[in-house]
Amino acid sequence: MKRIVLTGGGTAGHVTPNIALLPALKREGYDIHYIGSYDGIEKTLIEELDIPYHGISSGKLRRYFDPKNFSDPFKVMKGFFEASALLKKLKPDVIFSKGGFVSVPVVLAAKGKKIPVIIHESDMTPGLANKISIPSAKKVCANFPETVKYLPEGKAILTGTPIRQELFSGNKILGLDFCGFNRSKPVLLVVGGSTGSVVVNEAVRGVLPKLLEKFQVVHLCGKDKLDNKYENMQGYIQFEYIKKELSDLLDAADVVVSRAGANAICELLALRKPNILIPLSAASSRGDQILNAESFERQGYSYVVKEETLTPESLLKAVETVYEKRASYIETMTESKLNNSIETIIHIIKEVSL
Ligand SMILES: CC(=O)N[C@H]1[C@@H](OP(=O)(O)OP(=O)(O)OC[C@H]2O[C@@H](n3ccc(=O)[nH]c3=O)[C@H](O)[C@@H]2O)O[C@H](CO)[C@@H](O)[C@@H]1O
Repeated sequence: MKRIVLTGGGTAGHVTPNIALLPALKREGYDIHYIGSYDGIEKTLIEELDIPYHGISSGKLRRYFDPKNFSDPFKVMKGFFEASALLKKLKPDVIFSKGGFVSVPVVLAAKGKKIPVIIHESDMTPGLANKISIPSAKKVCANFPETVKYLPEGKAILTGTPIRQELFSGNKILGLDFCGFNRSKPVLLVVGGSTGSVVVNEAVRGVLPKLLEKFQVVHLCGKDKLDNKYENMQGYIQFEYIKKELSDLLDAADVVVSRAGANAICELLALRKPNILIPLSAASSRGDQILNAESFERQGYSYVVKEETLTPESLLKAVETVYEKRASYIETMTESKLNNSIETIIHIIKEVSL
């Protein structure tokens, strides 16, 4: 039996594509293990799926000053030795890395042991963790065609992003019931990425009474970002993070307001959900979400509101516009030639682990 180690974490966007591959990997008979950090979101999400989970120390590598820059490199080194020991014990045939800082020591340790590594890059330009890891990889899967030019020739393969299949079998009625919503008013789903977004939360809450005249609003606002001021507001419900009911909420949603994380937007496209994207600003990131959002806007899949112009009023206008033009957004999204990236990636994994 072939053994695969999956790695990736820090935020859910570095874990959900790995989760999407699990059913196909099981079908192909792989013995699956996961290496993540001791306490990251990957631990919670993977352990409940009954996949053997192995924790290592993880530190963030930054391009800016932070007092933790003195301690984090030691954590990365510790993570490297822990990952080496784990790989010596597990002897996997292949590693699949979805990136995030925890994946760096795993990939570097795999290189030392000559275990083939496949990396997946969801964003248009590779993040720092993947940049460090790419020289050690045999293949690099890309989500956007534009990414291929940033990757070494011979390693890059355009695959798209693996999407959890359960998201396609949501049930609108279950979603409405889960929120305690009625059947008559349209539903606006707000998602501030897997960690929630203060900027998005403030804009939505700033215009709630107006939004609630036309919509029922389900708000995934992120860990520790619930606001009990709004607890008993008719037609508004907030959650920190949703796991298995997400498919039902997406099916119930007529319009979605979302950050422009690569997985989130690919899911919205695959599900043909009219959407407004609010990309994370260049001031607080490397600008990957802006590129993701601009690409989707160019192709007619999304309406983009940049943080610089985001106000409760501009958000309301965007939601009303997209709701009005929802049929045309759905039509354009339906024309998109999405590949089933799960099968393509499984094929690459099988080839590399021969
Ligand atoms: C702040 C940050 O670093 N953001 C990055 C992070 O975003 P982030 O971790 O938010 O990743 P994405 O938006 O790509 O994906 C979020 C995932 O979480 C899921 N989800 C979300 C909320 C919820 O309640 N339940 C749930 O299951 C979504 O369905 C999706 O599968 O990784 C992405 C992929 O590399 C990048 O594009 C983002 O720039």
